[in-house]
Amino acid sequence: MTLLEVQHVTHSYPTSPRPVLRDVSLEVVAGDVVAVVGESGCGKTTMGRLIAGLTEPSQGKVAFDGSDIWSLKGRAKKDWRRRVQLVHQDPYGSLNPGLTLGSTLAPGMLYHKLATPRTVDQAMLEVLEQVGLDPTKEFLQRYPHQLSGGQRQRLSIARAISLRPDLVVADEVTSMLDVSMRVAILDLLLKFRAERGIGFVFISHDFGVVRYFTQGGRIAVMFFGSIVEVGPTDEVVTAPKHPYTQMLLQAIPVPNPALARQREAEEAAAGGETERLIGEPSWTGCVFANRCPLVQDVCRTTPPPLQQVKTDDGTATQGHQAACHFSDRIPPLRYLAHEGDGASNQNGARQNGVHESAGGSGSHPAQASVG
Ligand SMILES: Nc1ncnc2c1ncn2[C@@H]1O[C@H](COP(=O)(O)OP(=O)(O)OP(=O)(O)O)[C@@H](O)[C@H]1O
Repeated sequence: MTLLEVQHVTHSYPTSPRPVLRDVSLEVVAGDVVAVVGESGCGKTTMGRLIAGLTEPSQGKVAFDGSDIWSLKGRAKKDWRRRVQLVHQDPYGSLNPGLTLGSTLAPGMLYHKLATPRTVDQAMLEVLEQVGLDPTKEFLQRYPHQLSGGQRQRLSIARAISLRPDLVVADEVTSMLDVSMRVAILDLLLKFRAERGIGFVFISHDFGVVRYFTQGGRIAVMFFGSIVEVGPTDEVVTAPKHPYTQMLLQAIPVPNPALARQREAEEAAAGGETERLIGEPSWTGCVFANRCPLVQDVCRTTPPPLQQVKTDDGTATQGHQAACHFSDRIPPLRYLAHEGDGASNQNGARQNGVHESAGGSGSHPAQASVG
C-alpha cells in the first residue's frame, strides 16, 4: 500500500533565484525505507519539510494515504499529524530547553489520546525504555541540557515514536553525533522499522550511512533539486546508472589500503576529481552536464527524463530509474567500498570505537562520507 506520494513537486523560496526542488516525485510504500542522498544544499531538508507538511510546495502535490496533505481538515488532519513524524538533524534545536523530558513527551501522547493523565507517566517510562534511556521518574524530571548528544537524539526519537507513527522523516539524524553513537542510533531506528513496520524517509549526505540504513529499501539520489537516480539499494550501490551516483560511491573511502592507494594514483593520473566536484550545475540541459565525465553535446541542450534503466541483458529493471542520456553506457564501478574489507573494516570499527556489528557487511557508516 502506498503511504506517501510526492508528485511532481517544484519548490522555490521567495529569496531563491531558482527552484530548490524541480519536478521531484517519490513514493514510499508502508513499512518501506527510502533514502534521499545528495550533497549539501541539493534540497534534501526542503524535501523532508514538504513531506512532513511544514512547507507547502510551490507546485505539485504531497499525498499521504491517498489524500493531499494540504487539503486535510479536522480529524483527518489530526490523524495525519500523528502518523507522520519528523526527527531532526539537530536534537539541540528541536527540543525546548525549558521543558523537562516528561513535559516534552506527555503533551503529544495526551493530545492524540494515546495515554490518559492517569496512564501517561507509565506510558512515558515504556517509551524511554524502548529508546534505550533510563526508564525512571527521576529521568523524566531532567532537562535536555542535562543529556548527552546521543541521549538527546534518543529523546527526539522517543517523542516521534510515542505517537505511533506510520512514517518517520529522519533528516540527517546522525550527522551531529560522534561515530561511536551513529550505529547505535541507526540500529535503534531499524529496530522500530522491523518491530512496528514504520516506514522511513531517510535523509543524509552520507552514502555510507544511507547504504547501511536502507538495506532492502530504496535510494533516491538528488543533485541540485532533481532526482537523478532512484532504485533498489542493492542495485544503486553496486550498479549505479547515473555518473553522479557513481561519483558519490567512488568517494566512499575504500577500507583496503592497497586499493585506496591504487585509486588515489589513478585519480591523480586522470587529473583529479576535485575540478569535477565543484562544477556549477547546468540549467539548460542535464543538470549534471558541467561536472559529468561522460558529457556529450546533447547533455548541454536537452534535459534527460528520469526513466527505467536497462540491465545488461536488455530488460528494464523494475523501479530503477536514472536521468541520464547515456545510462546504459555507465562503466561498472571500479572500486566498491566493501572490497577487501573483511578484517580491515572490523579494525576500522575498533579504531573508531564503534561496535562491530555494523562492520561485517562492509557498509560501516562511520567510514563513509560524501558531499
Ligand atoms: N527558508 C529558506 N529560504 C530561502 N532559501 C532556503 C531556505 N531553506 C533552504 N534554502 C535554500 O534552498 C537550497 C536547498 O536547501 P536544503 O536545506 O533543502 O538542502 P540540503 O540538501 O538539506 O542541504 P544541507 O544538508 O546543507 O541542509 C539551498 O540553496 C538553501 O540555501
